[in-house]
Amino acid sequence: MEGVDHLAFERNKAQFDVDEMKIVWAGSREDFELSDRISRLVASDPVFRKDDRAALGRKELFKNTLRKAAHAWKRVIELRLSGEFSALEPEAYKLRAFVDQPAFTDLHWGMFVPAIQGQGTDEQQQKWLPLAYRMQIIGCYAQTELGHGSNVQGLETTATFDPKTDEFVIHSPTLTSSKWWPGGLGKVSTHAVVYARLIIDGQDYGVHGFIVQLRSLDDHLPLPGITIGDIGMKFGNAAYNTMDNGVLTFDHVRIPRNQMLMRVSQVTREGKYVHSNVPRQLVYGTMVYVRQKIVADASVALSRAVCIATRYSAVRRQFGSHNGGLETQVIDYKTQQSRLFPLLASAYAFRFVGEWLLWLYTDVTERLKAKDFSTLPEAHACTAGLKSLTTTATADGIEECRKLCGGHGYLCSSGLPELFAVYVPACTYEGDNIVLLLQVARHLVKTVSQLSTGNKPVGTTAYMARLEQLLQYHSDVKKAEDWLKPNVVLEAFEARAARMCVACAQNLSKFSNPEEGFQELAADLVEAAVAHCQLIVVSNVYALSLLHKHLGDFISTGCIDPKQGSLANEQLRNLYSQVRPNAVALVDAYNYTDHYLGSILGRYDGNVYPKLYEEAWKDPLNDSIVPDGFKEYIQPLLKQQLRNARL
Ligand SMILES: CCCCCCCC/C=C\CCCC(=O)SCCNC(=O)CCNC(=O)[C@H](O)C(C)(C)COP(=O)(O)OP(=O)(O)OC[C@H]1O[C@@H](n2cnc3c(N)ncnc32)[C@H](O)[C@@H]1OP(=O)(O)O
Ligand SMILES: Cc1cc2nc3c(=O)[nH]c(=O)nc-3n(C[C@H](O)[C@H](O)[C@H](O)COP(=O)(O)OP(=O)(O)OC[C@H]3O[C@@H](n4cnc5c(N)ncnc54)[C@H](O)[C@@H]3O)c2cc1C
Repeated sequence: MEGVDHLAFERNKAQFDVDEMKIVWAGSREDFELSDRISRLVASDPVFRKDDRAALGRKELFKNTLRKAAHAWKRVIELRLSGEFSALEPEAYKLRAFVDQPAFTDLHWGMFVPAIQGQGTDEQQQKWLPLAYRMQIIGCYAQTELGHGSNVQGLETTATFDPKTDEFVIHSPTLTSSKWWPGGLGKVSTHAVVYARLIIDGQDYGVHGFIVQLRSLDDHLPLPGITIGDIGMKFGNAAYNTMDNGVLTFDHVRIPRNQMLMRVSQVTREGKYVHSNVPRQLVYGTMVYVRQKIVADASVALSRAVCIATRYSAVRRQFGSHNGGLETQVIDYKTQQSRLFPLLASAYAFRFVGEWLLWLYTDVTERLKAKDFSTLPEAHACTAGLKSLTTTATADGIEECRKLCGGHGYLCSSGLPELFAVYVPACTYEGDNIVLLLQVARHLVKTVSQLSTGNKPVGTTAYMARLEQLLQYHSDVKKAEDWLKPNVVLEAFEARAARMCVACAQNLSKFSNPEEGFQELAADLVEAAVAHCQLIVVSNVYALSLLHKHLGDFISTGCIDPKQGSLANEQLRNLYSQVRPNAVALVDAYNYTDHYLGSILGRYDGNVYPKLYEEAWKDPLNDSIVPDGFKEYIQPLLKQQLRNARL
C-alpha cells in the first residue's frame, strides 16, 4: 500500500543511531547535508529521470545525456553549489551526483583537468585551467591506442619537434596508433591531453603529454588533420553507451611547443630536452589520482547494490510457513547472510580505506611539491593495488547482489543489471586489474630483496620488518571469540602476506633471468599482491569474512590450523547474528533516495510487489495485446500446423 513503510519492523530493530551513521558514511555533517540536498534536487527534477534509459536508442540516449550534463552544470551554478574554481573536486562530484551516469564531464573534470594540474607548468595552468573550469573548453584524456593500453611505453602516436616553426607535429603513424577508448572524445571534447612519443632530431624521448585542440570552438567540426568519432556500442543497453568513447587519428597536426605539458620535462626553443631530476613516472600522475578516486567509487557502487539486496532480502519471504503463518524472510537464511553481510561490510570497508587512500594521495602530492619522492613507490603500489582489489570485489559483489534477489534481480526495474553493466569496466579502465597487481608484486619483491641491505620497509610494507617473527608465527587462537581481537586478526593477515611474498621472492631467486622468473611466477605474484592489499584493507577496517574466504592461504602458509579456521567461521556466524537486526538500518545510513537507487526491489518503503506489477505494464511490448509480428510470422505457422494435424 502507498505510504506504508513495509520495512518499519526492520528499522525498529536497529541498535545504533542511523542519523549518526549517515554522517559517518558521508564523511562529515557538511558533506551529508550537501549530498542530501543534491540527491533530493535531482530526484525532484524531471530532467534527471532515469526510468527511460532502457527504451532509448543510442542517439537519443546520448542526446539525453548531453541535456542532463548541461542542465546539471546550470543547476550547480544557479544553486551556487560551485565553490571557488580552485576547489576542483566538489565541482566534479556535484556534476556526477546530478548526472549519475557515465558522461563526458567525468573525464573533463576527472582526468583532463587533473592532468594539466599535475603535469602543466604554472604558466600552462594559468592559461588552460580557467578555460576548463568555466567549461569554455571540454577536455578528455587521450592515452590508450588501438594497439596499446596497458603498455604505456608502447604507445605509437608521435610528437616530433620542428625547430623551424617552434611546433610539435602530432601524427598517427600506424592504424594501431589510433587513439581508442578515451571517454568524451568521440563526439564532445574540443581538446585532449594526448600522450605521444616525444621525438627530437630523430631521438625518441618516450611518452609525454600534449594539449591538442581537436574541434573548432565555432562549429565543433574536427580541425584539419583530425579524424575523430565514436568507437561504437559497448556492453549493456544503456550502461556506458551514454559515454562517447572515441577513436582519434592525427595526420601531421601542428601544435605550439608550449602545449607540451612541461612540469616534469621540458623542450627548449633550441630543441634541447631537459629532464629535471624527477621520476619520469610523474607523467603517470593522473592515473594515480583517478585510481584513488575509483576506490571511493567502488564503495558507492557496492553500497548501492547491497542496499537493494538487503532491503529486498528483508521483504522477500520464501518457505518456512507453519499453520498458515508468514513464510521466512530470506534475510534470515544463514546462506543469504553469509553471501550478503560480507558485501555489506565490504562497502563500509572500502568507504573507509578510500578515505585513508585519499590521505595517502594528498600526502604524496604535498611531498612531490617539495621534491620529496620517497613515498611515490608506496603511493603507486597502494593506489594500483586497492583500485584492483576494490573494483574486482565490487563487480563480483554487484553480480552476487543480483543473485541474492532471485529472479526479480534480473529485471531492469531492480536496478542491478544496469548498475553491473555500468560498473564492470572499472576492472579494466585506469589499469587492467591484473597488470596493476603485478605492479604491486614488483614493489613487494623489491621490498623483500632490499631487507638484506638493511633497508627498513615503511608504510604499508612496514610489517616486512618483522619478517623473522612473521615467518615463525602461528596463531594462538583457542576459542571463537579470540578472533574478535584486532591484533589477532592483523597478525594472521600480516603473516599470510609476508609468507606469500617471501615464497615468491625465494622462487624468483632460482631464475637466472629475473624477468623470465617474474613472468613464470606471475600468477603466484598476483596472489601475494592480493594478500598484501587485503592486509591494507584489514589494517584499516575489517577481516573475518576475508579470512574465511581465503582460508586455504592461511592454512597452507601455516599461519593458522584447520581448527582455528573453523573457530573463525564460528565467530563469523556469531557476527552475522549481530549484524542481522541492524542490516536494514546499516543500508539506510547510505541515505540513497529511491531515484538514485533506481530499483523497485530497493525501495525505501519495501512496497515491492505492487510496484513490480505496475512497472511491468509500462513496457512497450505491452502497448498491444497481440505483439507486432505475430500475425505476420507465427499465426500462419500455427494455422498451417493445425491444417496439417486435421489431414
Ligand atoms: C569526477 C571525478 C571522476 C573520477 C573517476 C571517474 C571514473 C573515470 C572512468 C574512466 C576513466 C578511465 C581512464 C583510463 O582508462 S586512462 C588510461 C589508463 N591506462 C592505464 O592505467 C595504463 C596502465 N599501465 C601503466 O600504468 C603502466 O604502463 C605500467 C603498467 C605501470 C608500466 O609502466 P612502465 O612500463 O613505465 O613501468 P615499469 O613497469 O617498467 O616500472 C618502472 C618503474 O616505474 C614505477 N611506476 C610505474 N607506474 C608508476 C606510477 N603511476 N607512479 C609511480 N611509479 C610508477 C614502477 O613501480 C617501477 O619502479 P621501479 O622502482 O620498480 O623501477
Ligand atoms: C569504459 C572504458 C573507458 C576508458 N576510458 C579511457 C580514457 O578515458 N582514456 C584512455 O586513455 N583510456 C581509456 N580506456 C582504456 C583503458 O585504460 C584500457 O583498456 C586499460 O588500460 C586496459 O588496457 P588494454 O585494453 O590494453 O588491455 P590489455 O593489456 O590488452 O589486457 C588484455 C589482457 O592481457 C593481460 N595482460 C596485459 N599485459 C600483461 C602483462 N604484462 N602480464 C600479464 N597479463 C597481461 C591483461 O591482464 C588482460 O587480461 C577506457 C577503457 C574502458 C573499457
